[in-house]
Amino acid sequence: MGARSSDILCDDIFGVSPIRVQKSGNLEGMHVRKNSLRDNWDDEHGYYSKLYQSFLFISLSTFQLLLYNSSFFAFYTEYHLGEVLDGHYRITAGSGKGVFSTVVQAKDLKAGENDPEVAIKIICNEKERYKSGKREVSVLEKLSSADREDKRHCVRFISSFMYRDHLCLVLESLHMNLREVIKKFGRDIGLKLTAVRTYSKQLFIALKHLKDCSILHCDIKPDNILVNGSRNMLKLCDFGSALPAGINDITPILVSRFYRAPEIILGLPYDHSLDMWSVGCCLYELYTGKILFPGGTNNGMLWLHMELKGPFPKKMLRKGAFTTQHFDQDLNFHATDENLVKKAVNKVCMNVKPSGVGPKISSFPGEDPKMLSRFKDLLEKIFVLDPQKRLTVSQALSHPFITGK
Ligand SMILES: Nc1ncnc2c1ncn2[C@@H]1O[C@H](COP(=O)(O)OP(=O)(O)OP(=O)(O)O)[C@@H](O)[C@H]1O
Repeated sequence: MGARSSDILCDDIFGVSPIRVQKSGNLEGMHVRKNSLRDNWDDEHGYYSKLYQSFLFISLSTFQLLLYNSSFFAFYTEYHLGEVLDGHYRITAGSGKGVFSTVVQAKDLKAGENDPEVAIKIICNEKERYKSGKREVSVLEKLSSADREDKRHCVRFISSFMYRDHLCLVLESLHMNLREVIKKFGRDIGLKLTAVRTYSKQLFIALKHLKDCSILHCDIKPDNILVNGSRNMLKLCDFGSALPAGINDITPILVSRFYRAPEIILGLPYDHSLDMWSVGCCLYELYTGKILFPGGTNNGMLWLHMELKGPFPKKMLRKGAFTTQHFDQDLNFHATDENLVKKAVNKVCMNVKPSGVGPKISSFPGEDPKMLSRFKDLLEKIFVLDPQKRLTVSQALSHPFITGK
């Protein structure tokens, strides 16, 4: 049906060629990623670190156990396998953990002959999270109702209910997220280009759907892209940060940092092109197994953007609400990021020579050179610093890397 069967692919294309494993055998990227990801979660602007979260979880669970004797649905959710939620869904397994939610697999006891497997996102019991959970429900409803045939690669919304003061979202059940896919099947050095191409096309279809529905996802990253069991079909998930297009509340912390477009960091108006930037970062990561912009701060991110693409257009800098945090009055970059200062990156560095994406992408024996050069061209056009000149989703869908023509 629709997206589920539109790209029947042999399993092999989602593997990694043995030659690539040999070539990059030191797994250097794996080390970088582990450190960098922890850093990304523990954002300077208020995300909880996993450690803090676990500590809170343990303390609060114990506290609640003492308080309510048998209660286990604390601020951070714990669940029992076999527990039936809302008299309707029996929990069969854990599935994932976000910063403010727990996702479990469950069996729909009223499904009859239909597929009984669902995923339930249990939002943590806190006022702000409840509100953002309700917003996520309305975004999911809009996306699902505008895609009756299930062809647009956004996770299907089934229903929602309250359970012990927790908002629970019932979603179609998928298999694993792309971060896990890269780790398991790309062995930290990336996936085959044919697989990246299939995933690219599906991600662009999802972006097109978002555009048609006037929604900005605002948190696209490998963790928020799920694949089915045979890994030939992906879907965008986690619409908890999504915004209606055109709202434009300027904030420097929208989108997870590594995937954050420069216009967000500079405080410029933003639109659908911010999601295109994040998708570009994901595609690079899928092919190389490495994070393209692992900046420790927004200032570090801007430096990495300029290393890749050269100086920002002055016109763009002049309009940014946060430009003065990163540039002096002559619009020369001012490095404040600890790592840049340690590395003695010049305070004034407008002459930075861009490397471009091409040299960062190795060609591997067995990859079609024409397809690879088209992939590089696609990324180069996505990573345009000026959001108004960045590749649009319609241009992406008709790019030769996607169409093969
Ligand atoms: N429909 C689903 N099927 C299977 N697994 C899922 C599903 N939805 C989410 N997950 C798993 O749970 C994880 C967390 O989900 P999600 O990103 O929606 O939660 P979150 O609390 O909004 O996350 P965060 O705020 O940390 O980005 C995902 O990365 C994925 O591994």
